[in-house]
Amino acid sequence: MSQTDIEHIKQVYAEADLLFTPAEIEAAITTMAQAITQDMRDANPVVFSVMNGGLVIAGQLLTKLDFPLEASYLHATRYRNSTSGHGLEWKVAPMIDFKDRPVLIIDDILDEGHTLVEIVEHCKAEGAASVKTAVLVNKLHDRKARPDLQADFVGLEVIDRYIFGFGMDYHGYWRNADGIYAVKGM
Ligand SMILES: O=P(O)(O)OC[C@H]1O[C@H](OP(=O)(O)OP(=O)(O)O)[C@H](O)[C@@H]1O
Ligand SMILES: Nc1nc2[nH]cnc2c(=O)[nH]1
Repeated sequence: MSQTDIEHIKQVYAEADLLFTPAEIEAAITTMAQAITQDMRDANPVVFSVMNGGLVIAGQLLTKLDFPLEASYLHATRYRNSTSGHGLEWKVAPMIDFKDRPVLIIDDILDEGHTLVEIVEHCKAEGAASVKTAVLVNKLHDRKARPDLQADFVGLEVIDRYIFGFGMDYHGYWRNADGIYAVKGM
């Protein structure tokens, strides 16, 4: 990336609208963790974080799940560091055996939901006893892959804009932003 592009990346951050503060996100993750614990504390689940976006939420959520589980990751991408989605590309399939075990998938965002639908179907086809999903944010619009599509555990509801921060990127940048921001004009 050239120096000019880095200036653009900095400008996007400077001009973005803060939608959720770090404190609001922390509170939402704590509430999610309580709901997941209530539901899965005796289930002995395998928990997969979806890379890359799930990195930050998973890191924080996992430390609040105080019961036995196995944690691993999978890597699937649909946006490939751009701001519009394409077909899902599997980069790393799940590596822990989860046959006949409950599975929990953790991701940053449920937008149109094609990503989560395909991951859930993959885990079911590979023999998971059940598959639940946890997302930090659900984006509100009527373009879901299925009209009734919902995650089992949702931290925050977000307006229909392109967002970044807390694992979510703007052209590969600002996953490290401590807060959830909407790009100006998007
Ligand atoms: O609900 P959808 O419309 O399918 O979009 C949601 C997915 O998009 C993002 O991943 P992305 O493909 O950008 O890859 P990344 O995790 O590397 O950012 C995000 O992390 C979700 O996995
Ligand atoms: N960073 C980011 N990734 C997404 N993937 C699907 N929707 C979004 C979004 O609004 N922001």
